Amino acid sequence: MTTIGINAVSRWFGNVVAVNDVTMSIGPGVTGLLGPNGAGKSTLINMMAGFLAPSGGSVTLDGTPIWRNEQAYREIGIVPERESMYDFLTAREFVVANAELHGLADPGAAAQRALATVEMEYAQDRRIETYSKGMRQRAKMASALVHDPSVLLLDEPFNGMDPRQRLHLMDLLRAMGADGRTVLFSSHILEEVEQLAHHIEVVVAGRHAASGDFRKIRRLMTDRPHRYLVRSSDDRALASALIAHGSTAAIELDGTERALRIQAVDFAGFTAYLPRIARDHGIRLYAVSPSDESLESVFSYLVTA
Ligand SMILES: Nc1ncnc2c1ncn2[C@@H]1O[C@H](COP(=O)(O)OP(=O)(O)OP(=O)(O)O)[C@@H](O)[C@H]1O
Repeated sequence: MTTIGINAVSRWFGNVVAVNDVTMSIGPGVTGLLGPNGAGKSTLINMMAGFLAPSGGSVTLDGTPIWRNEQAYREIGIVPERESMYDFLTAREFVVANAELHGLADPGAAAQRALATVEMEYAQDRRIETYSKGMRQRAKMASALVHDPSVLLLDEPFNGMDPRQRLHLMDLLRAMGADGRTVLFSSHILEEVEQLAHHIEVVVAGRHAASGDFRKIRRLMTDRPHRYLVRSSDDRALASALIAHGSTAAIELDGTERALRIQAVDFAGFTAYLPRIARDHGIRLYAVSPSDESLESVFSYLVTA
């Protein structure tokens, strides 16, 4: 049972604050680290892996600081985001080299075990440069697992994978979590995290925005005020019917777009009552599109919630 503690951690690069006073605790099982691009996920993962020192606060493994702690490195495996690998090596050579760096007694056997875990034995003697993105990801994974770590950190592991590879990796991570390992993966895609992790940590612009059960946080995200662009057969009549209904926060007639800009109070309510109101007033709906669905806006809502 291994727990990573992130205690009032900040990290800055020059005058860029990448991580700002974050406190969280990552225990056994699978945890999703969710946040838009540039939120600070990689910086956090690099500090958990012992690649980067925090500028303030401490990152610990079962209470002991990770930075410059050789013992902690033996417990941690990391699958970094970057693509570059030693492409001229075969996967087997690459994984064996990592086993040797860890000083394992039998690097060959350890590499074989790790390559079998990720089902890469069939291609282990081919050079990495001939691999697909998913195969490269699995080679990186084998290298991260070669010393049988109790913590596995993965930075955007699903990037560029096709659906089949994605499912395969998800199964593998689930199995590792069920096995009692502490598995943390980062992603900027909500659905990806939803499929794999019950527990999530959300970071936005370097700050810790939310923590806990995925469903609860998802509800927070979907219950936030939503903005829509709506086109109909009679925008004015629809606007007045919506105002009379009383559950719409704001409506604007957009002359140039020839549409209504509507701010709804909640997502589920609006999508239920809009078609009803239109039907009751004999108005036809031509288009209903969310106008603030960027992840950035969803996450920003969480930060101010
Ligand atoms: N070595 C560095 N030097 C300068 N700025 C950096 C460095 N590493 C990260 N940053 C900055 O810190 C912020 C957080 O970056 P980070 O890579 O941790 O975010 P991220 O959530 O992993 O994003 P992405 O999903 O795009 O990789 C960004 O503004 C980034 O430009």
